[in-house]
Amino acid sequence: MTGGATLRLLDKADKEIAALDRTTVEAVYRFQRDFRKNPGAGVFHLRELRDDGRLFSARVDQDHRALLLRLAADDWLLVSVQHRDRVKQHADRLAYGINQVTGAIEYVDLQAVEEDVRDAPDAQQPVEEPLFAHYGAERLAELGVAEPLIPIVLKLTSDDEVRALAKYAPRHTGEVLLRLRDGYSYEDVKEQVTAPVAVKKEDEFDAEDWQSAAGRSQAVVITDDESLQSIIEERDFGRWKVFLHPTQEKLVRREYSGPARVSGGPGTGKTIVALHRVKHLVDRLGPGHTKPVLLTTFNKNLAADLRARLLALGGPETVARVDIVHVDQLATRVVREADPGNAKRRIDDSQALREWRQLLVESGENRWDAEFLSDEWNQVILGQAVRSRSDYFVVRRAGRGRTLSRAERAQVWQLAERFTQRLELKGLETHRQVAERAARLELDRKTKIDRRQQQTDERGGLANVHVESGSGAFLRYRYRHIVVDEAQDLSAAHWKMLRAMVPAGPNDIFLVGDTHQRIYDNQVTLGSLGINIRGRSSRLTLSYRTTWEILRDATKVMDEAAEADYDDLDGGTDSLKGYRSVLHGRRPALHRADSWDETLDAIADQVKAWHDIPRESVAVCVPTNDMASDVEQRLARHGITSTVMTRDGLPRNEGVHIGTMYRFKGLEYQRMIIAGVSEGLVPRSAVDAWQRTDPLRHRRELQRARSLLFVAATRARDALAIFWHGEPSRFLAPLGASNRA
Ligand SMILES: Nc1ncnc2c1ncn2[C@@H]1O[C@H](COP(=O)(O)OP(=O)(O)OP(=O)(O)O)[C@@H](O)[C@H]1O
Repeated sequence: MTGGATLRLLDKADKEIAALDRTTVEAVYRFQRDFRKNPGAGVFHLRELRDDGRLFSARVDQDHRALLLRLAADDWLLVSVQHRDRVKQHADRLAYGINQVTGAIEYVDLQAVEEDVRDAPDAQQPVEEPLFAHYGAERLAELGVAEPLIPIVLKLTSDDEVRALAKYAPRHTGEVLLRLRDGYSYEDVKEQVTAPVAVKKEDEFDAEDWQSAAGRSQAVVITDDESLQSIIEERDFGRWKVFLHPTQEKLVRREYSGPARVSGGPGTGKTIVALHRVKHLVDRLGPGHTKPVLLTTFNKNLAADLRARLLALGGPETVARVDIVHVDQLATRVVREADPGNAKRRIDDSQALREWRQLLVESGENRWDAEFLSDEWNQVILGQAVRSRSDYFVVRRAGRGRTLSRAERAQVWQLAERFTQRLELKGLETHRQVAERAARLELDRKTKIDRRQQQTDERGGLANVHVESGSGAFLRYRYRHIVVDEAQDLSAAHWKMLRAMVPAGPNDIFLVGDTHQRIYDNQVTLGSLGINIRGRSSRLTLSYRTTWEILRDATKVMDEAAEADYDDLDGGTDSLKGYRSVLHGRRPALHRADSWDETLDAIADQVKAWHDIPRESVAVCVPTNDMASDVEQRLARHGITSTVMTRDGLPRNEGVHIGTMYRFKGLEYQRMIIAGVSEGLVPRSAVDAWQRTDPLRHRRELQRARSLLFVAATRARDALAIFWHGEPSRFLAPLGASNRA
């Protein structure tokens, strides 16, 4: 054999390599480089371990051997790197094959599994009832459990043994067993874990076609000298770039006939999928210097994060073809383009609410409260683009709770006019106003483009068109593809603008989001905004971020709320069904304090106790800005550096990160503290005032407060500590928080 070869790496082999000593890891880097050039080189002592022509060993250094599956003549899959003595002693215990359910290649070192299971803490205990025996071998195989492991699986008796096995087992086997252990029924596991990755009946596969099987496996082609190195060196940070879960992979590569939506609980990799999707779309573009792909999200910090991650994933060539901008900035750009002299200052919803309050105080108006008016203005007047008093008299106010008489509508309209005049005079403009204007401008632009296109078609091509300046002849749609992250928080105006920016057609809009994490009051029905996602919606369920224990408690916070309260962005409902994690850790800790002052010291103590990780990996989340300042000051008193997050992100990435719950959207930390989770603060006391006067609004506000806590809790990777003082928040009741403790 001479000439080059394809070398792939199977998921989990990277972890095994990363655990080797430095010298051996360096030897593996050299090995992959040389092996790709010429697998037949004598230095490798390539040796067939079975006589099926599939499993081979190759020399990495004096003591180590690479184990490789030969997929085709010049196509190899690296499955393990082991000490040569182990290979010699246990070669007959290496099992490999194509899983009959998932169609993916699996490799298991049965010796390593047995040793680890035997060493599991509980394995020494007297034998209890085996956990999975009652399913029987056949049914476990039907779930896709790796067949060589089934005899061991049938004997497992404790959680520690299950986890020990999951560490070495093929990924899907681990997912199935852990889910069964979580108490889910056989049928549920089949539906939620197996079905999404099973090869469909109609797509029968050739059990001997190992190259196609590699395409269904979590395996990555090692393309250059750096690629293996970056997987190994960047550890968990680097893995998302190469090892997509099969359910994620499918969404990235699928051909969609129109707009598509991906939902899923926190940490299921929606952002990762969005990033890979962008790369996939860019890879299919012809060469060019334009930016035909838009990647957008809710705020500035998240957009900056997307840019950094896309750069890590696709390099500067990918980023060069993508416009990465947060949605309000995009709207601002559109409005500026139409009105370059506009120098108004942008304000957000909370600043606008303050303006409403001042307006009411200054005008001595006490029939209406500022929050109601602000919502009415945002959701009805701006949200539905109501331009005149007569339109306002007839507009539908669905979902707004209390009804308004004609006389009341006249009052509200008058106040809304005064409010806009006030903003005008002060040189202010809300993001919602800008979004609404941008949507209108983009719709006009789209109408011009379509009209011109129609004329061109009618006249038989561009050559015959008489070009009028400003008529739209030079206009083009701004983008070919739009990808949206954090979709649950975009408003109707944002969607209208985005819809008008891309021609309707295959792969036009791809959006990811989770309505359980909606923390701004923007409920939309995409279908009515021209974005038809019917039949193109999918859900991710496996969390890569949070441990099972954190996820379970966070989900309990949501459980209390009726499932039906969470929409699917299109008039239906969404759920967290099947949401799971294969990571394990400690249960979130609940701490009661007598006062906020006492909590502040307790926070400092908790941060000190977490001295084993960098301060930047710890975050403290609180309900209000004032409380964030309190935490910063108290930590400083304890000699702990910290940084408070602002609307524009972190002033500096130094020390513990502190912020209000809103600021943590889309972020993640190794360990989190959520403090001040007390009645009156979470939800804030004003919310209950709606209970009698506007029950619908009351319900919405509670839902939003619940979602905020849910978002905050699910930012934690492996540890979460929750503090309250006074009465614990009602949302903590399902977690067992009470003052009687
Ligand atoms: N296939 C994967 N392999 C390894 N890590 C992954 C994979 N998919 C996601 N992750 C990791 O899981 C974490 C969460 O991913 P991501 O931020 O995409 O989730 P999300 O669904 O967008 O979360 P949220 O809704 O909470 O914002 C990240 O640290 C990411 O790197």
